[in-house]
Amino acid sequence: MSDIKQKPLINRYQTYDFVTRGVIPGAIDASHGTVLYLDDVNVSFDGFKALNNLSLFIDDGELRCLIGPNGAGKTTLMDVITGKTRPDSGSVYFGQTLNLLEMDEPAIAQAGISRKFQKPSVFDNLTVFENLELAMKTDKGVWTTLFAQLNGEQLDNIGRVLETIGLAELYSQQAGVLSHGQKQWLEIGMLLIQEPRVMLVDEPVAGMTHQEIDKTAELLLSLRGKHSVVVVEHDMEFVRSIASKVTVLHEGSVLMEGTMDEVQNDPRVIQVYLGD
Ligand SMILES: Nc1ncnc2c1ncn2[C@@H]1O[C@H](COP(=O)(O)OP(=O)(O)OP(=O)(O)O)[C@@H](O)[C@H]1O
Repeated sequence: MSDIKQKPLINRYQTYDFVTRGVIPGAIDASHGTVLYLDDVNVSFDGFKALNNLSLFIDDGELRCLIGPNGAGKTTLMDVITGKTRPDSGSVYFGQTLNLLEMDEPAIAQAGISRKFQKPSVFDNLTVFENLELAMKTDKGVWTTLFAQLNGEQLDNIGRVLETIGLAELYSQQAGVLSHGQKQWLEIGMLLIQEPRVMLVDEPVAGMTHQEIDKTAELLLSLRGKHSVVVVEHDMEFVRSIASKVTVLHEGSVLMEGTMDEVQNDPRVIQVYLGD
């Protein structure tokens, strides 16, 4: 057993530890600048092509926006990256060496790819601090976690995340009394506390006030360089405020990529998405 722990089983998996079922920290190879590679990915549901020869590359540390009309394949794409949906063909790599198609959902999450769904799912009866504490140690039960002593480093981590999400002053508030926007930031914090390399964020500003939208833009922009963040969003004003690069999906393929100005002035994009 200890032998296995020390030696990677096969070269191809050298970043993956089968004993802990996790990736050795820092072992994602993004030395070429790309952290996620999707190449020629196809997904069919009963003959309907939800993803159609889709290729997409996400740079290490970039903030990318993904837009497209309803049914374009945005959710399916997220499902493929996180292991929820298996493509019929194509390849999906995390860094240069980690084949995500050979890993299950928990292993992919543990390897450093986190996902935030549209609706916040914080624990209303716990405080802001306790929600973060719980998210830090997902492998333990609620009560074990809340009664275990935090060490200095863990406390520092929670403090840093509280500052990043702008909830430091509300750390002892019950999450149930937070506004919708604050709950969304807390949930982003619950991802951040696990130090993901890649974060997939689904419609973060739906239902937010203008002020909350502005603060969310600031928060996501502050993550650049530290995490790669892929944001799926329909709110074009918000996308403009955060995006340096926008990918437009249409009928399961990438229609175009570019700056928001390039995208908004592209006749194909105007026809399929922005026209009305
Ligand atoms: N499990 C499934 N079974 C059958 N069809 C599905 C399934 N999941 C998605 N689809 C279909 O695949 C297509 C792509 O759906 P997907 O949810 O990925 O689009 P989307 O871009 O996320 O749309 P929206 O903006 O409305 O969320 C849609 O036509 C959808 O009906």
